[in-house]
Amino acid sequence: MLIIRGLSKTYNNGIQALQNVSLEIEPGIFGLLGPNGAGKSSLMRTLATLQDADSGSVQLDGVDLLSSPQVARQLLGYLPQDFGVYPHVSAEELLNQLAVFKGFVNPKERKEIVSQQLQLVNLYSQRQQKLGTFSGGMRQRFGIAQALLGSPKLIIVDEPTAGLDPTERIRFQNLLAEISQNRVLLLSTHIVEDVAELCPQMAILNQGKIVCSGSPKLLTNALQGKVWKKVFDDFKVSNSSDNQSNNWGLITSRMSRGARCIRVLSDSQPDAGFQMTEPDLNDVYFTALLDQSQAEPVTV
Ligand SMILES: Nc1ncnc2c1ncn2[C@@H]1O[C@H](COP(=O)(O)OP(=O)(O)OP(=O)(O)O)[C@@H](O)[C@H]1O
Repeated sequence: MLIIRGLSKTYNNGIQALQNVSLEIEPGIFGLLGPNGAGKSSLMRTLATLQDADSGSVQLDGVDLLSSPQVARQLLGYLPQDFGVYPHVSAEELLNQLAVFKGFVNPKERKEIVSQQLQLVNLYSQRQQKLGTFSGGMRQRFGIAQALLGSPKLIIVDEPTAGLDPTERIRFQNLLAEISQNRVLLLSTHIVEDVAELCPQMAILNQGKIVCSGSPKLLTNALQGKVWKKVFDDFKVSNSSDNQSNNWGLITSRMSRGARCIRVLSDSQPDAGFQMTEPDLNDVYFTALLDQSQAEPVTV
């Protein structure tokens, strides 16, 4: 289990990227959602022991990761947001070299491990191909292969599906699900659907603070009976109604097939034009970001 307590980080430019972040994370995929600049990568880099926190602690199965970074690095694998590769080196060569850094000194054992990882991520037949010729999806799968070296108990994956086409995205999601058995896999993303499809547990980070955490299903159920939808055929009417919809607790206002559809949060029907609708994780996400006034994060 991964236990994060009171993690805070302020950069030299005065930006408070993390403010008293606390989370308890069980094995399986944990989704960390948040808008651009929320502090997701700052949290990922801190957990990966690549930057120091100002205060707080992180324990993985009883090991304090921040005070023993050398030990921590044996326990974790990390796929950063901008995973750079050497373009003129083959997948097999680079993975072999990274395995050396990870402490696999026996060449026979190393060759076996490298082959296993390449098979797992479905890149074995392209193992001699130069990394510079890999597609985005192949590169991300290679990133997972290197993160898995040494069978880490914690895998940190920072915004891995951005830029992947639908086929590669599904392939990558399946890979994450497969490798998350018996270990903590922390998935940082701003794609709500990735979390809805993959994660039994999640948190939303905004302006460095956890604003909500729990099971996506329970967080969504908590909005049952409170989300109302109205479709405006006339764009002008809908524009002028936006001001009014702010009074109703506007969640989203979006154009769909030439009409504007608004979703609002309300304990009762705002007016006769609204229909109650099934809440989804997007409603949870936008509601959590709107509700900055809450002193305590919502935990379900
Ligand atoms: N090395 C740094 N020095 C100073 N400020 C930083 C540094 N890294 C990040 N920040 C700032 O800290 C805040 C959080 O950034 P961070 O990259 O952690 O957010 P994020 O949620 O990962 O964003 P994105 O989704 O856009 O990648 C931002 O305001 C960012 O500008």
